[in-house]
Amino acid sequence: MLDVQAINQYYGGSHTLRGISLSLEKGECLALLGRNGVGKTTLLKCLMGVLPVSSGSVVFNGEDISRLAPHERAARGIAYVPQGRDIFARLTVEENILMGMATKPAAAARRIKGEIFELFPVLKSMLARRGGDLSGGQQQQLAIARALVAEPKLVILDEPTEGIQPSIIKDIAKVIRLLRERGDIGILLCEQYFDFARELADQFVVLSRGEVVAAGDKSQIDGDDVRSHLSV
Ligand SMILES: Nc1ncnc2c1ncn2[C@@H]1O[C@H](COP(=O)(O)OP(=O)(O)OP(=O)(O)O)[C@@H](O)[C@H]1O
Repeated sequence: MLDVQAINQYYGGSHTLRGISLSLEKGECLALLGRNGVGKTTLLKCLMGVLPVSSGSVVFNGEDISRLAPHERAARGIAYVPQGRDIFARLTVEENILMGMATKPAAAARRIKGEIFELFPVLKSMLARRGGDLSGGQQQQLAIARALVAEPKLVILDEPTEGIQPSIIKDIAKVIRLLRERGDIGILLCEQYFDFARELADQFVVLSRGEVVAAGDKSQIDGDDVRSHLSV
């Protein structure tokens, strides 16, 4: 469903992404791993169209989307949960979730389906709370819920465990596992922690200094090798 070929990107004179390729099938979870600053977020922004690429292509479900604007990519079924979550602090939880449906055509369609609260029971009791009053973990769950109500075909999660307490990390892992088991959605999970990703992903791509330094599926990937690229 997602085929990324030889992406290069520069911030001014700094060559940040160096010929990155990866592909992801429907129903799969791909973990994009790497330390701080290796270019993970930059790559995700290039996939979403928030940043332009200098060369290379992004093909989604057979269509070259490399030159499309972010909203056009979203309309094709790509949802992005940014690092830091970007919750609307002054809007309620319910309003934040409804924002995820902004591209849905009829106002009548803008009802939050019950399955969202099955995935995130904590949000149901907090619908009237302001997003900014939630804990970091609750905000992370809200950001994922907001992405899912758009009914995406591909969901991109940028470091969903960053700064989150362990009990909520487990809840987030459960949600990712459930989404994966559905089989109709692709998941691109960006992480610094191999142990979290290892439980969830089918495929692994490891970045270092803007380059792919290891890649493979669950059976091929060498945990020690991956960890050596992640430890400081
Ligand atoms: N807007 C920008 N202008 C110039 N350089 C940038 C910009 N954003 C990021 N960089 C640099 O590009 C490199 C890759 O950053 P990026 O945020 O993609 O890394 P990352 O792997 O996602 O790390 P993190 O986990 O900290 O987000 C870093 O060296 C960073 O300092």
